[in-house]
Amino acid sequence: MTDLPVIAVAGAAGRMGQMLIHVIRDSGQARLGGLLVRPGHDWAGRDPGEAMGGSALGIVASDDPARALAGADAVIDFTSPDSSLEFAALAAERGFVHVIGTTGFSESQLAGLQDHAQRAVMIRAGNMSLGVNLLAGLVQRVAAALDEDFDIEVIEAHHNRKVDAPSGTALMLGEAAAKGRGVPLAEVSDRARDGHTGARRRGDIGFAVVRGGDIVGEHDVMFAGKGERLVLSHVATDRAIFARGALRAALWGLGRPPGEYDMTDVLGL
Ligand SMILES: NC(=O)C1=CN([C@@H]2O[C@H](COP(=O)(O)OP(=O)(O)OC[C@H]3O[C@@H](n4cnc5c(N)ncnc54)[C@H](OP(=O)(O)O)[C@@H]3O)[C@@H](O)[C@H]2O)C=CC1
Ligand SMILES: O=C(O)C1=N[C@H](C(=O)O)C[C@H](O)C1
Repeated sequence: MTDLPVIAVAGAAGRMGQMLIHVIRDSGQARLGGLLVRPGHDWAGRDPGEAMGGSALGIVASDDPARALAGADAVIDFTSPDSSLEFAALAAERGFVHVIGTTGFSESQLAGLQDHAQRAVMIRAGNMSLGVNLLAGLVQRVAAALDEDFDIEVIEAHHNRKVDAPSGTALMLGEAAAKGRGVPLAEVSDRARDGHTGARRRGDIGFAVVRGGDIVGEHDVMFAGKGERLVLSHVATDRAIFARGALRAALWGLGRPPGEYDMTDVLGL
């Protein structure tokens, strides 16, 4: 028990944080370490087991990153872009493996993460599930096989509490499609359609966003041609798929050289 790696959870009170607590505890592969919550959160200074509807965890949550993450071999972080950047700096200083599931980073925040990853193992993916990472490979292959007579559209749907759009997964799938086509996504991405937009530009990769209810995460990549459409889809029905992927990433990262990795590295895809 004691020689199991210690994994801390940043954003422990969130939807993914609570799922991670269950998945890590039940895994038998790691020991749940610190639980970091947002400054001033009412879990700070308390064992959150009962608040989660179960028995005590034997761990007191903290809103102090230095304290909550002390002694962790790896930290799994599903929080917000600003917070993940802060924890990446701490990972670079302390040397823990940093698994980042957070989405919605700006280009300058991504550059900041890249900088910190020179000094620690950072594994980041807009989607930690096996299915979506396999889907990205398929999207790349199909995009490479079909020419621009096929319009590519990425359609995503999520719950009504999601704060970023398009989703990290949609952007990942858009990147895969652009890679298949051999073009930078930034040059062909069409993310804003409203009003008199004019006709679709040939070769663009479009994004459409749905928000509602408790949808866990659904993604379609449509290749729309003349007389036929090909649609590749992934539907998540349980957040445990992301948490299991993140735990697998944390364990994979232990002992690796510093650098930025993603789930294709972890899954060997
Ligand atoms: N890569 C993947 O596979 C997946 C990625 N995600 C991404 O993960 C992120 C979180 O998603 P989700 O769990 O649904 O969101 P939630 O809002 O439910 O959880 C985020 C948690 O982080 C907390 N938090 C924010 N800032 C800090 C901080 N500085 N220190 C400690 N805790 C902090 C929030 O606290 P409070 O609410 O009190 O502010 C909240 O409890 C999103 O970016 C989402 O897109 C989600 C699922 C899968
Ligand atoms: O916020 C979410 O919930 C999810 N976020 C990720 C994303 O932005 O793609 C992954 C998953 O779809 C759930």
